[in-house]
Amino acid sequence: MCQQPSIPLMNHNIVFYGAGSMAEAIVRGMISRSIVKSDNVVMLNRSSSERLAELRSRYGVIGTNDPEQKTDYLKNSPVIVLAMKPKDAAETLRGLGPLLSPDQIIVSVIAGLSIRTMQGLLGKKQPIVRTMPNTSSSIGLGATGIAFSKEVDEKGRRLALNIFEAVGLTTVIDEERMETLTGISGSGPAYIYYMMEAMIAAGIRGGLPLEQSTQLTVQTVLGAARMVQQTGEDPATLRKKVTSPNGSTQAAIEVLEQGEFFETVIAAVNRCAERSREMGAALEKELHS
Ligand SMILES: NC(=O)C1=CN([C@@H]2O[C@H](COP(=O)(O)OP(=O)(O)OC[C@H]3O[C@@H](n4cnc5c(N)ncnc54)[C@H](O)[C@@H]3O)[C@@H](O)[C@H]2O)C=CC1
Ligand SMILES: O=C(O)[C@@H]1CCC=N1
Repeated sequence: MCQQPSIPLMNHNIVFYGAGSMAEAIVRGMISRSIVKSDNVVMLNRSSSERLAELRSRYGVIGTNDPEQKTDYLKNSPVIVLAMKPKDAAETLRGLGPLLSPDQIIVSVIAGLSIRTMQGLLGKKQPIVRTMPNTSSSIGLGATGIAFSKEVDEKGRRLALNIFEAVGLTTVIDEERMETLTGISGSGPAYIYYMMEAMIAAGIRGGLPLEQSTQLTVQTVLGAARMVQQTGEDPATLRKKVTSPNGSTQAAIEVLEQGEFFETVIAAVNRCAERSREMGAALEKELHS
């Protein structure tokens, strides 16, 4: 695992192909840490001019859906980040392949889509960096798993690592583990938000105002994560320190155990990984259609 101080990264364009929430999270993180100049960031979207105008005014980036400009940026940018939904990936990669020269690096954040399928759809052995970030990248607290195709040289690896180190923690993994990682850190923020929704609702049902219940929940989650990080103690040890014998926490944990909380979370992570594999398999099928 690696988290490094931000360094100025690039004096050339980085293209985000697909300008949705994940692209915005990375762009916001990169720009706020000054690792790229905003006028070196190009965001391409299929249709929504409104969305591009919003991104231009928010971050000062270049945003376009003009077909000619788009082709020009795609042909000439050393790094292209694929950030569209999986369902749009096959058509996009087929169109992108003929535009690329061998040294352009493709960075994908698309869940499930394997390096092999990407190279197949592009029709060439492009250097590919397959990643799985999460939306906390927008505040520099992302967690990103990274796998490289063998065509990515040392310079390319460093470049990709710099992008994601600037927006949080990175870890290089075997591509086969990417779906499990998606189940933990790619989708993980949603599970924590869901838990927070439930805690806030419980506070309200118990008579706390929304604002108080929200503040208490946020600080509790933040404090618990920091405790694990800063004390070096594992979550089970820290949990035991909160849980007095026969006390209120024990009573609460017993209710979670009755609901098979631990195994339910594991089942959710596994289902997430399985769904990522299903999405990957659907995209692999496109290779033969
Ligand atoms: N949202 C998340 O927490 C995470 C998302 N991802 C991955 O990021 C990718 C994007 O997800 P979101 O940002 O959540 O989706 P989103 O729906 O917010 O954004 C996707 C964008 O791509 C654009 N697009 C689609 N096809 C295009 C094309 N041919 N040319 C140009 N633009 C095109 C769409 O108009 C849309 O603005 C997905 O593949 C997802 O698996 C990965 C990690 C976390
Ligand atoms: O839900 C999804 O498919 C994406 C991948 C990880 C987070 N969001």
